[in-house]
Amino acid sequence: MALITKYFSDFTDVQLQQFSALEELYNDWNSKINVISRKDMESLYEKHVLHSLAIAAAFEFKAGSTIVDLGTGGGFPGIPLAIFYPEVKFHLIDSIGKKIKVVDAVAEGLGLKNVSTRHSRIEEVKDKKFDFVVSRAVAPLKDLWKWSKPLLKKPAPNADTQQPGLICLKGGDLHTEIAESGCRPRVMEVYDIFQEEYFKEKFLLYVPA
Ligand SMILES: C[S@@+](CC[C@H](N)C(=O)[O-])C[C@H]1O[C@@H](n2cnc3c(N)ncnc32)[C@H](O)[C@@H]1O
Repeated sequence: MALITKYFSDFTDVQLQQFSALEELYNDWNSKINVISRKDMESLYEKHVLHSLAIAAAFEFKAGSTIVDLGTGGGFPGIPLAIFYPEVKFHLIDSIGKKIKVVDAVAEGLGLKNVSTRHSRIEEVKDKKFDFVVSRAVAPLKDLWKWSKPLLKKPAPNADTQQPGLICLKGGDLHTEIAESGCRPRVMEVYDIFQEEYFKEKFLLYVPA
């Protein structure tokens, strides 16, 4: 938890309570339905919460905007972002029902009113458009972009806000993956944002619509 406040201040008491409640909620749910490895649970705040918040450090989501978390798994990056941005609406989607069950329980336990969930493959979502798609560790950029493109709102001409797009967290050597994707993402190194060793060779990619 100290890791979060090391990099971010200005949280309300409610947000601080929500961040600190994550550990107990995930410990509890993970013992019933395993969604986070035991090893990763020991560094929940670094490997999951802070990593997710790299998106909040690099992008400012406007109040009222809508974000879909593609392949949220146990709720990352969607849940930490929903705590960070209480005025932004987050839709968390995963193709595995038991993971969505955990996400629902965690969102309810935290009292998050800005989170909705859906148990489905992203390709089946046809009825909604979003300002941003966020995603961590789900699929090659080529697929993420193919799935995200039809879900993104049209960029507003001359808008002073960030253009809608795909924001994803990825690790390792991305040269081939980016070349095969056919798109030209802006690439940021997470280690430039958070100076923990874990974030070396972890990247944040942004593909505007
Ligand atoms: C490695 S896990 C990552 C989970 C989470 N994003 C995280 O970083 O902890 C990948 C998740 O993506 C989901 N997934 C993969 N392809 C998907 C698709 N086309 N639509 C919805 N979910 C998908 C899987 O069910 C799985 O839960």
